[in-house]
Amino acid sequence: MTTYDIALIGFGGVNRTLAELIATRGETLHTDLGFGLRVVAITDLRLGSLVQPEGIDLSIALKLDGGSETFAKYGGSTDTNNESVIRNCTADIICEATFTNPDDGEPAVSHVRWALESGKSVCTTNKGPVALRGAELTALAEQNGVHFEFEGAVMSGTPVIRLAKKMFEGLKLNGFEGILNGTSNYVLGRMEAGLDLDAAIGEAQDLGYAEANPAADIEGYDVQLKVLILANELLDAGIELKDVQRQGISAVTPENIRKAASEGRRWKLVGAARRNPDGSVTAGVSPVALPLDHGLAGVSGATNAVSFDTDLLGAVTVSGPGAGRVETAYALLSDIIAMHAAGTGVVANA
Ligand SMILES: NC(=O)c1ccc[n+]([C@@H]2O[C@H](COP(=O)([O-])OP(=O)(O)OC[C@H]3O[C@@H](n4cnc5c(N)ncnc54)[C@H](O)[C@@H]3O)[C@@H](O)[C@H]2O)c1
Ligand SMILES: N[C@@H](CCO)C(=O)O
Repeated sequence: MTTYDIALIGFGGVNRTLAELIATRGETLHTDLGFGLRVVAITDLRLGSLVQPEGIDLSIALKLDGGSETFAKYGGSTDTNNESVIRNCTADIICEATFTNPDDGEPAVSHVRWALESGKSVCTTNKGPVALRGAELTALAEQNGVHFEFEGAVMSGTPVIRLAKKMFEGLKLNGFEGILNGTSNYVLGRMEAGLDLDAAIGEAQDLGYAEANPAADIEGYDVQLKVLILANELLDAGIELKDVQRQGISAVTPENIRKAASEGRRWKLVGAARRNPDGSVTAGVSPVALPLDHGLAGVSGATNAVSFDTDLLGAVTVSGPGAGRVETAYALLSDIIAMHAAGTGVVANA
């Protein structure tokens, strides 16, 4: 039986849910996918670190919820020891799901770099390393003959990046526009239903959609990173964060929302990029009061959608969950499935 040993860096909503999936569906995964998964290391700011090459008992790890107990009680450490764990543990694959840092991507950029340098493949849902250091880390993965996969960085588990790369071959992509943040879309919907901004954000936090600092969602930083990822990965734009104009939804008032509704419009936070006639790419994120018959106006809750403008097919739209713990844990699983299918660069235990 092929078994991939994995390390979970960050043990919050997403990686904890991946651990739950492994604990509850391990056998099915093996039957359905042809490989098993074994967690050999976990690190988290609140829990410290635990490394057990023979496999961690996930029922114990999942009981730790950030209270007073740490991994030290189970033979681990109160420190994360991220560099040492990532470089020296026996994992084949590092699953990076720590906080997204929209300024410089750290410390996740270092986590990914340490893993790739030590010959381990990486899957991540963290937007920072992908948006801000994507090209460099992809090159590092290639140099080391391993994988760097990041489907969950945009639209959680809904296939967008791999789908477009694999299925749009032969098409010319002129641009895209989409709803790329589950929290702000959920919040706008709840405000339309009469909630105030803070109460709506609180609900999105409880549902596991929001960033650790929800201002990243509300002020458009999260969409800015996602637009940057899609523009560089799919349009080969070669742009930087400063090239993506950003405006969030904090200035959209209940009065704006009522007025738009009376005019047959609905506020949405729209991220977009377009190729100009000279080949350059213009990209940005801003709130827009869309007419109700616009394709994105009916996308509600934490659902996201992105519409690609192609030369031969016209608009091709992908819609699905944009956030959520289970949906995003699935993205990591889909990355591992892609690595397994590619066959090279990830060496499992026989
Ligand atoms: N939740 C979603 O819907 C979703 C969707 C797509 C992408 N993401 C991204 O996935 C990542 C994880 O999301 P989440 O919802 O699990 O967040 P979370 O806040 O629930 O968990 C993050 C965990 O990482 C830990 N952590 C932070 N810095 C660390 C460090 N240096 N070393 C070790 N542990 C560290 C924290 O203690 C926390 O437990 C984030 O980058 C987020 O942007 C989340
Ligand atoms: N906070 C993000 C998570 C997914 O990247 C959102 O609400 O869309």
